[in-house]
Parts: sequence; structure tokens; C-alpha cells
Amino acid sequence: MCQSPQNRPLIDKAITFYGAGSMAEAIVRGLVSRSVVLPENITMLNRSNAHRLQELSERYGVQINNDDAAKIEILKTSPVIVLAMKPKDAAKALKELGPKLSSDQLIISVIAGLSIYTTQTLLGNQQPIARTMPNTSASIGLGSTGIAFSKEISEEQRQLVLTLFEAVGNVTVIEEEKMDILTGISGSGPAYFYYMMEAMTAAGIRGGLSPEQSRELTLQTILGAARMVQQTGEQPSSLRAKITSPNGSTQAALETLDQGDFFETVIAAVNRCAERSKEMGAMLKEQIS
Ligand SMILES: NC(=O)C1=CN([C@@H]2O[C@H](COP(=O)(O)OP(=O)(O)OC[C@H]3O[C@@H](n4cnc5c(N)ncnc54)[C@H](O)[C@@H]3O)[C@@H](O)[C@H]2O)C=CC1
Ligand SMILES: O=C(O)[C@@H]1CCC=N1
Repeated sequence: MCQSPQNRPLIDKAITFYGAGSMAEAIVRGLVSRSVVLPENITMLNRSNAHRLQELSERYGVQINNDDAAKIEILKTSPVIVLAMKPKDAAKALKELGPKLSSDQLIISVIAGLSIYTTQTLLGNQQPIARTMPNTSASIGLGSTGIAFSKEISEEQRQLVLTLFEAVGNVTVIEEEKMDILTGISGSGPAYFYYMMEAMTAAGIRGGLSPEQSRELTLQTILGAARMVQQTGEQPSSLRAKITSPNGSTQAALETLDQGDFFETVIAAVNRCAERSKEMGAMLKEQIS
């Protein structure tokens, strides 16, 4: 569905995922299932877990490699490298990677908190960087990705990054300073909704519904609510008002949420996420020397 008119994939460059965990898999699954990149053009590397790479290769048909010398060669020649290791592993990996790169290789980072400045300083050169914050819903084409570009990015590289993430969901191009708050909304956001679903499902089970019934009711409810906002174009507050009869059951439930300061608690959670993203960025910056 995402192929070009000539039935060629939208992106025909080799892409190397350096770090092969949940986020890398979510993006790869989205790209492969939507035929945006051919699996033979995708290489996935990690530090040491050969079993994990084998699993990814069998699941998506992507290239993998465990040999240290071969990994270096792949990284040296790949026109696009997606950095997808955990922040704690990033400084060491980037310091080792930098000297192997040439100036036209595009670096796409999904690492939370890691600024463009820190990335370039750890690499030791002014590599073109796309700092992104995707989310795991990219795996089903419903991701939401924030992107900030370094000034070294060429127009072609910029288009490639946009094509790549637009193929697996929505893209919001932002100034880099806004990446922390964006992380608090869309990067980590799916987890808040999963947590809400866990709580609602538990409540249904405690109230006597079967686990299957409670799960299905919760799922359809959150799905329907999201679609209502999308398809009606109405504000969530107005849609909420239509459900909330004066002195009715919904009002009683919302009042209970407000006793726990629900609205401000959600805002505090988003802000704490953004602050944590900043803290992780500062810790990475400290590792420059
Ligand atoms: N999971 C999520 O929802 C999101 C994660 N992110 C970011 O994505 C990055 C990865 O997160 P996850 O996939 O959740 O973590 P993960 O722990 O599932 O995967 C990390 C991968 O990096 C590999 N790795 C570690 N050190 C390495 C090295 N030196 N060289 C090569 N590979 C190395 C590990 O073997 C593992 O495969 C993080 O920086 C995180 O901030 C960003 C947005 C959302
Ligand atoms: O929790 C984390 O650090 C990452 C960043 C966004 C989602 N997961």
C-alpha cells in the first residue's frame, strides 16, 4: 500500500538499526509490513544477543550480523543508521561509532533525551542528525513521531526521514527544545493508556465480568472514544459532556477521579516524563568528556 507507482518500495536505501530492541522492532515491523523498505535492505545489529537477532530475521526477513568486524563494515557503509540502544548504552556506542563514519551518512536517533549537540559531540563530528521520538504504535502504522533535524541535514535526507516515519504513522516536526514535552505526550503516552486499560479491566473483573468480557469492553471503549474525537472533530470536553448526565453515574465516576486530582495528576505525569527526559539528556551530556 505504501509502494511507489512502479511498485518499488518508497525507500530504496540500506538502513541499519543499531540496537535491536522493542522500538527498533516496532519501526521495522511497520516498515516491512507496509512495504516501505524491502527487508533485504534492513540490517539489524545489537551488542551481543544473537538469539534476538535470529528471531528478528525469522520474523521479518531482515539482515542480521553478529560478527564484530562485519558489523563495523556495515556501519561504515550504511547510508542510514538508526540509533536505537538504551540511553545508558549510548555514550560508549557513539564514541566508538563516530570515527568510523563519513560525513554523508545520515544518523536517525530514537534515543530519549539525547540531544543533537550531545550526539554530534559523542560522535566527534558534525554528522547530519534526525533526532526523533517515535512510539511503539509505529508497528501497526499508527505511530506518532516527533522529529527535529540538525542543520547538516540535506533536503534528500530530510525527505527520507519524513517518508520513513510518515509510512508508520503521523509526524510532527518540532524545534528540538520541545522534544522533552513531546516525549511526555506521545513517546511515553501509549503506556498511560495501557495503564488506564489495565485498571478498567481489573475493575470489571472485580465487579464480576469475565476477564475476556472486561478486556473487550475496555478495548472497544478506548478505541471508540479515540475514533469519536478523530471523526467528529469535537473537543473531548464536549464529547464528555454528552455522556455526563446531571447527577448520573458518569458524573459520580468523574468526581471520584477528581478526588484523586485526575486532571492535574495526568499533567504532573506528563511533566515528570519531560523532566526525566531532560535529566537523561543531561546525564548523556556529562559523558561527553
Ligand atoms: N520503547 C519505547 O516505547 C520507546 C523507546 N525509545 C527509545 O528507543 C531506545 C531503545 O529502547 P527500547 O527498544 O525500548 O530498548 P530495548 O532494551 O528493548 O533495546 C535496546 C537494544 O539495544 C541493544 N544495544 C545495547 N547496547 C548496544 C550497543 N553498544 N550496540 C548495539 N546495540 C546495543 C540491546 O542489545 C537491545 O537490543 C531507547 O533509547 C529509548 O529511549 C523511544 C521512543 C519510544
Ligand atoms: O521510557 C523511556 O525512556 C522511553 C522513551 C519514550 C518511551 N519509552
